[in-house]
Amino acid sequence: MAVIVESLEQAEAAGPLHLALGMFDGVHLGHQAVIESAVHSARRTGGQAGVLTFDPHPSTLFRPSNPTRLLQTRGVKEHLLRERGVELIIFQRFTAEFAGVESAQFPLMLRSHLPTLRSLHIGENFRFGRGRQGNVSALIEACQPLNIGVFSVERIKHNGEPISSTRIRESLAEGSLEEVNELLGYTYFSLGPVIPGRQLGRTLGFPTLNVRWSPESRPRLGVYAVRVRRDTPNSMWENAVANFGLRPTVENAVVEPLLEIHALCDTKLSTGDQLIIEWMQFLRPEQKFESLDALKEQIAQDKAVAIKLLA
Ligand SMILES: Cc1cc2nc3c(=O)[nH]c(=O)nc-3n(C[C@H](O)[C@H](O)[C@H](O)COP(=O)(O)O)c2cc1C
Ligand SMILES: Nc1ncnc2c1ncn2[C@@H]1O[C@H](COP(=O)(O)OP(=O)(O)OP(=O)(O)O)[C@@H](O)[C@H]1O
Repeated sequence: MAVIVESLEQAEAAGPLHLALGMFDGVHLGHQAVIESAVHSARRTGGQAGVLTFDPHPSTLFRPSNPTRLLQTRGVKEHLLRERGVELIIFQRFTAEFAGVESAQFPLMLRSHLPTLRSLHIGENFRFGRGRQGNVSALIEACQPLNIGVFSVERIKHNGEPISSTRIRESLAEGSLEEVNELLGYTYFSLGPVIPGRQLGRTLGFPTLNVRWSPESRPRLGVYAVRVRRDTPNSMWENAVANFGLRPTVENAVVEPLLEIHALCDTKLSTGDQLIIEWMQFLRPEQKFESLDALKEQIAQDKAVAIKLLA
C-alpha cells in the first residue's frame, strides 16, 4: 500500500527516500523510466520510493482560464504509480509560494521537509524552481553539498521524437490509438459505471452499455474497437465496439460526449457494473445519418470490422 499525502509538510518517509519529480500525467514510457530509477535505488538501499507530483496541474496557476486538460484522473495516476512500486505519493499544491522557490534553494526546501531524502530522479528535460530556471546540472550542483544523489534519465523517444504527455494528448485527439498505446507502454483505458440509457439501442438491434466517463483530455469522437470487463479481479475481457460521441442521428443539442459499448458476443454486463474499457483502434468518425436504418447498417459493418480486428 502506498502512503498518499497532500503536501510536503505532511510527508513522512519510512527510511531513506528516493524521490521522482514531475507531473507524470499518463505515466507514459518516459515517466516509467524515471519511476523505475527511483524504485531501483530504493530496493538497492532498503529505502522507500516516492513521487513528488502536483494536484492540480501547475497550469492552473499560470493559465487559470485555460489549464492543461489531463489524460488521467488523480485516482488512475495513483493506481499506475503504485503498480510500479511507488510507496509514497506527495500531491503538492502548486501555489505561487511553491513556484517562487529559487532553483538553488529547491533541494534545501525538499530536504527541510524530507530529512531522509537520499536521491532525486528526473528526466533530462526536467526544469524546476522560479521561472523554471533550474535544469539537471543546476540540480546536481545544488544537491551535492546536501549529499543528495541526482539520477537523470535520457529522454525516451518513439520514432525519433520525444515521448511527452502533450504528444499523447494530441494523438488521442486525432484518434491515433495505436500511437497512444505505444507511447503509454500500456493500453489506454477508461473507468466508469454503466448508467441507464434510453433503451433505443435495443430496438435498433445493437444494445449498448452507457458508461459515465468524462475525461479532461478527450479521444477523437467516433467508433472504436475496444475490450471491456468488470473492474474486479479475475473478470474476463470481452471484445466490443464502442461509440464515443454526441449521437447526432438521435440527439439534437447534446454537448457532452457519451461512451457507449456494444459487446460483440452475449454479455452479462449491465447497469450498475463498474467497467474498465481498453481502447484498441479507431474505426471511423461519428456521423449524422439520414435514417435509423442507415445507422443500423453502418453499426453492423462496424461490428464486422471489430470482430476481424480483435480476433
Ligand atoms: C458501434 C456504434 C456506432 C455508432 N455510430 C453512431 C454514429 O455514427 N452516429 C450516431 O448518431 N450515433 C451512433 N451510435 C449511437 C447510436 O445512435 C446509439 O447507440 C443508439 O441511438 C442507442 O441509444 P441508447 O443507448 O440511448 O439506447 C453508434 C453506436 C454504436 C454502438
Ligand atoms: N520522454 C521522457 N523520457 C524520460 N523522462 C521523461 C520523459 N518525459 C518526461 N520525463 C520526465 O518525467 C518527469 C515527469 O514529466 P512531466 O510530466 O513533467 O513531463 P511530460 O511528460 O513531458 O509532460 P508535458 O508534455 O505535459 O510537459 C520529469 O522528471 C521529466 O523530466
